[in-house]
Amino acid sequence: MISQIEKKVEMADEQEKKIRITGEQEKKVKISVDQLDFFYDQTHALNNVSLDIKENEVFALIGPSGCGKTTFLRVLNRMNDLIPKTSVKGSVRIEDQDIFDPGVDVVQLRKSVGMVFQKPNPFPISIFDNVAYGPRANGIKNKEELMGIVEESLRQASLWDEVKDKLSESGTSLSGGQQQRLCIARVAAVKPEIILMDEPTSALDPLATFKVEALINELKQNYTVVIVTHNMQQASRISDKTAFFLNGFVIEADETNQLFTNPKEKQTEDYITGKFG
Ligand SMILES: Nc1ncnc2c1ncn2[C@@H]1O[C@H](COP(=O)(O)OP(=O)(O)OP(=O)(O)O)[C@@H](O)[C@H]1O
Repeated sequence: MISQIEKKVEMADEQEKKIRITGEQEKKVKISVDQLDFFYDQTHALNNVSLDIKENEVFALIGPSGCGKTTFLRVLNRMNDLIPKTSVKGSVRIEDQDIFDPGVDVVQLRKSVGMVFQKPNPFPISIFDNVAYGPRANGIKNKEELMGIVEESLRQASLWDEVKDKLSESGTSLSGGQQQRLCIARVAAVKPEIILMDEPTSALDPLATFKVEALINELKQNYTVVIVTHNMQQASRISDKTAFFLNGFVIEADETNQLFTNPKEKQTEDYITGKFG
C-alpha cells in the first residue's frame, strides 16, 4: 500500500517536472534582433547582431568599454534616433512589431520599453510626483487612482516601506540607492513590458547594489529586463542569459552559467578570465 502511494507521489512529481520543463520551453521570445548594424556617422558600432531575448528573463550585456553594449540597449527603444547622423540596418521585433517600421509610435514604444540609467536621475519634485509623472502624462488625473499606482510602483521597486511616510519630500533628498529604486518605480508606473538598465548600480555602494540586484531578480516576474553591466559577478548573480560583445559583434550569447563556466569562444574565455578588458 505504502509503496503504491509512494509510486503515485513519484508519478505526480514526474508529471510536475514535465509541466515545468514544457513551461520553460514555451517561454515566448519577447525581443528578436536579426542582423542588426548600427552606425554613428562613419563609426560602425554594431555589426550583424542577432539575438533572441525571452520574456521574463534577465538578459545581461557584457564586454569591454566601447564594444557597443549601450548602443544596443538604446536601439531597443529607439533612443538613438535622437542622435544626428545615425543609421540602422537589420530588424528588431518586439513580439510581432518591427520597431523600425515607419508606422511605429515611438512615444508608445518608449512607454512599453522603459529605461533606467547609470546615474539615478530623479526629478527635483516630490517622491509622489516623481512616480505619478508618467501616469499623469498619460492622462490619469484621479487622485485615488494615482495614489494606487504610486503605492504599487514603489512596492514593486521595494521602496514603499522606506518612503511611505514622506511621499511629499523631494526625490533628490533620498540616498543614491533609494534614488535608483525611485527611478525604477517611475519606470514601473507606466507599466512597461521591458525594462532596459544601463549599469544601474555602478554609482551605488555595495549595500544599495545588493538591494537593486535583489529587486532586479523580482522584476523579472513581471518584466523582461535587459541590463548592461561591467561587473561580471553581477551578471552571473542576476541574469539568466548573457551576451558577450566585442568591437560591435556578439561573440557569444548563452545561458549565463554556461557562458561563465564553459564558454565556447576563446575571446569570451580570455575576457571573463581577465586577460583583457
Ligand atoms: N553619441 C555617439 N556619437 C558617436 N559615436 C558614439 C556615440 N556613442 C557611442 N559611440 C561610439 O560607438 C561605439 C560603441 O559605444 P557604446 O557606448 O555603445 O559602447 P559600450 O560598450 O556601452 O561602452 P562603455 O562600456 O564604455 O559604456 C564606440 O566606438 C563609441 O565611441
